[in-house]
Amino acid sequence: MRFGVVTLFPEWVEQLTSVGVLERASQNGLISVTGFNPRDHATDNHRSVDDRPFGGGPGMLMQVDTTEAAIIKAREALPNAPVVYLSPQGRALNQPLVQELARLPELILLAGRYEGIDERLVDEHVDLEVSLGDYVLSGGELGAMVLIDAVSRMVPGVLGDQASAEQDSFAAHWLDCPHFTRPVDYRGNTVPEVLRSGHHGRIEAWRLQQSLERSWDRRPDLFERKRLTTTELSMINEHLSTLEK
Ligand SMILES: COc1ccccc1CNc1ccc(C(N)=O)cn1
Repeated sequence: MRFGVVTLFPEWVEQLTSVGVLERASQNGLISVTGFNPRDHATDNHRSVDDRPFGGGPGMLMQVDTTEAAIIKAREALPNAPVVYLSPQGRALNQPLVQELARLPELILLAGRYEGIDERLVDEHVDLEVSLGDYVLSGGELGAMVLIDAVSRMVPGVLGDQASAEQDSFAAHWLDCPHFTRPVDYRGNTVPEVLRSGHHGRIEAWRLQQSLERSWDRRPDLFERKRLTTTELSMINEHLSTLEK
């Protein structure tokens, strides 16, 4: 999967493929990240890339012509890519949207700086606005990098063990279960017996039970729009009966 990022800091976002899982994926040709810098299209001798907002008010906006020139360059390089604009006004990024985006062969991410971009550029070039959450950052680059990481994990072959992509808790909608590794006894706290039983059926059931209990205790909102299986229902009822005691 090919990612294009329109950003004033291309060297920063291109660092994504120099560490860890994404480095290997990039070396294996499974993903690529290319920056497109509006500053490369600046013509004035100050190479300015921002401009003043009509109507006054604090802050600047990204300049229309240099930003659009970079978007056009990105669209020429990635002709089949939808353009995703990272902004606090966007659709909340979640695992279902990540999985939707992972089906694309290429994607262009527009990382705004300052107070964002001119609305006419959004109307002309943006296919989807996406928000990481309800907070304001200095730019869209961190959002672009988070999105690239989450989407890349869904690209076949990027994660050594494809099962771990599916098992990721949000891939299965619930919060993740607790995890344990050596030593068996850590400061008097031991690993739950079931995980060392070698009984995979019981281990899987224990993990689902733990995920459900954590989800119930920490994120009850996850139960609002989810239909539970009979197994999940009985596990939650068991948990509730222990809470009521
Ligand atoms: C004032 O900044 C902007 C205003 C408008 C657009 C982009 C920016 C760049 N900053 C961003 C970007 C995304 C998110 C998010 N929540 O996804 C947070 N901040």
